[in-house]
Amino acid sequence: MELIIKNLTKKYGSFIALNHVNMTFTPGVYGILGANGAGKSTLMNLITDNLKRSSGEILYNGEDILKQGARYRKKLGYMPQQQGFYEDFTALQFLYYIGELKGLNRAIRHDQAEELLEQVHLYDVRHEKLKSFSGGMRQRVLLAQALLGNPQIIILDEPSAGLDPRERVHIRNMIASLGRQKIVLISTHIVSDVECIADSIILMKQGQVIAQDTPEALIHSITHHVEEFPCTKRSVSALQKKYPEGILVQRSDGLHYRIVTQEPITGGLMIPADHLNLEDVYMYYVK
Ligand SMILES: Nc1ncnc2c1ncn2[C@@H]1O[C@H](COP(=O)(O)OP(=O)(O)OP(=O)(O)O)[C@@H](O)[C@H]1O
Repeated sequence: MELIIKNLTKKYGSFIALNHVNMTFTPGVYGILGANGAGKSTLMNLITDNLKRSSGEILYNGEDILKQGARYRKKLGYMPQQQGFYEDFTALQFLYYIGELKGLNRAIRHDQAEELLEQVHLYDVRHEKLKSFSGGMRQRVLLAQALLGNPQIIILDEPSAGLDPRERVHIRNMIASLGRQKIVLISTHIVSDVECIADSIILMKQGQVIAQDTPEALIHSITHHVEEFPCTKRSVSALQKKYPEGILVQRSDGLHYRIVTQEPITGGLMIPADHLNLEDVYMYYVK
């Protein structure tokens, strides 16, 4: 199974939101990271065939998705960012309804709806109306509906927004196991959504892919660009003035001010590679 994006460009009028993007996806979890406006949603909407591209190709198993039409859309599961809900539906009714839209027969959609609500820990409240659900519960309903029909390509837009820490871990594990057999794309600007589960990270900026690799390789690539300055709560303000994008971290030996620099490090303590993380990678490439 392979999804290939070739020279994909999307213009809104004269504004280029996506600029000659190339990507290849096989089963696995892909984290697409970028600041607001980087082009992530535009990319997702082109892959889900909700938006008309300006030029380029999107090939699923060698054939353009536009030629495959409904055949392709049946292979897709899409979890959008939270939006209008069917407030008077129960969770189960909502999943039955989406299953019907996806063309699943009654028996399958009933079985899958119950099973998926169980998987996202909402089985006990399956008969309750969505209007009574919290943000995190709604998020899990949206994930469950995306998985109806056993899609091969799963597209998740900020899947863990609003989840409490326990559910976040559970959903993350669920997504990681989906990635063993399916193509899972997660679009987010929240690094923690993907840091432990992505096989590959794609960093986007102003409509272009600026880096793509495994999390390990990306972390390795910034080894000489992260440094820390030991400080106190008092002395930190001078550092904050000099490096406004740094962060304060608490270590066993006291406070440190951590910065990510484009230049090789400038006099602070170099951080060993095993203490670097994807947040640093994001700061280095995207900021
Ligand atoms: N319908 C539209 N008309 C004009 N410009 C648009 C339209 N949709 C998006 N854009 C612009 O295209 C760029 C990319 O937007 P997009 O929503 O794809 O970014 P994003 O990475 O998903 O951002 P976010 O993290 O905020 O969701 C932005 O500059 C946005 O203003």
